Amino acid sequence: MSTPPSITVEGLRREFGPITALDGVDLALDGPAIVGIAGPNGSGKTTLIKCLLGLLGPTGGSSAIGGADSLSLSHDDRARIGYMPQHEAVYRDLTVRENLAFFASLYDLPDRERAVDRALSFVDLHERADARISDLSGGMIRRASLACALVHDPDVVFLDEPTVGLDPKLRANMWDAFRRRREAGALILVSTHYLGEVRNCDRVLFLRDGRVLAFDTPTAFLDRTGAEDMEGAFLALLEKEESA
Ligand SMILES: Nc1ncnc2c1ncn2[C@@H]1O[C@H](COP(=O)(O)OP(=O)(O)OP(=O)(O)O)[C@@H](O)[C@H]1O
Repeated sequence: MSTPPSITVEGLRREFGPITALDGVDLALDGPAIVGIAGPNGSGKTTLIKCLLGLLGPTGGSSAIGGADSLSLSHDDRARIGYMPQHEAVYRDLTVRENLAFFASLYDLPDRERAVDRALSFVDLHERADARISDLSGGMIRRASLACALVHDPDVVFLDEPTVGLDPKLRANMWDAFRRRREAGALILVSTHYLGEVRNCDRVLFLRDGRVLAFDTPTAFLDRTGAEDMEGAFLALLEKEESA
């Protein structure tokens, strides 16, 4: 895999009528790495991901992937990007394999069948490959969605709350999968509101009310705040900001 494209965000703003979802976000990322986007409900995590992907236009500022503005990503730029949305984005009346074949067909892949098999192995769904999505458990559907996001072997991957609703073992398996992608050279952005999970990330962006509260490594957060876990670190940072 080649070096993943860098991500830059400058003064990014997004308003929805009277609501300010992003309030001047600045960020520079390059990989391979796992970067957590954490923060409470409504802090702007999904809006940030959608702006980065060019699915939402900003009301101010800009963002770019590999130097290309998010709003003008070419087909080739997009072929390097994977996206797992927060809500189920697979076809329920198709099987896992058929979903993967469909997503693979959107890209100019040299060997589609191999890509589908590789994605099935990656999420350990070979045994249920020919089951319809509607017949799978919630955890299996999340894994099928992850496989669809990765079938074209992207080197920058956006995962919006991928572990929501999964049991602890499946969550641990998913984090293992993210680490394997990073080891293969990918830059992975993962949003979560399970603050305990961000301990698995190389760096964590804490958002609050659409602003960057802090951006650092988990160890640095724990050292800085003296907290025992990431939840404690986030609360300490919030308190510090409020008292300032
Ligand atoms: N299409 C929209 N129309 C109006 N308001 C929106 C829209 N999308 C997001 N918002 C608002 O923008 C703010 C940020 O929402 P966003 O979904 O980005 O937060 P989040 O951190 O991803 O939340 P969650 O953890 O609940 O998924 C919220 O106040 C939300 O209500």
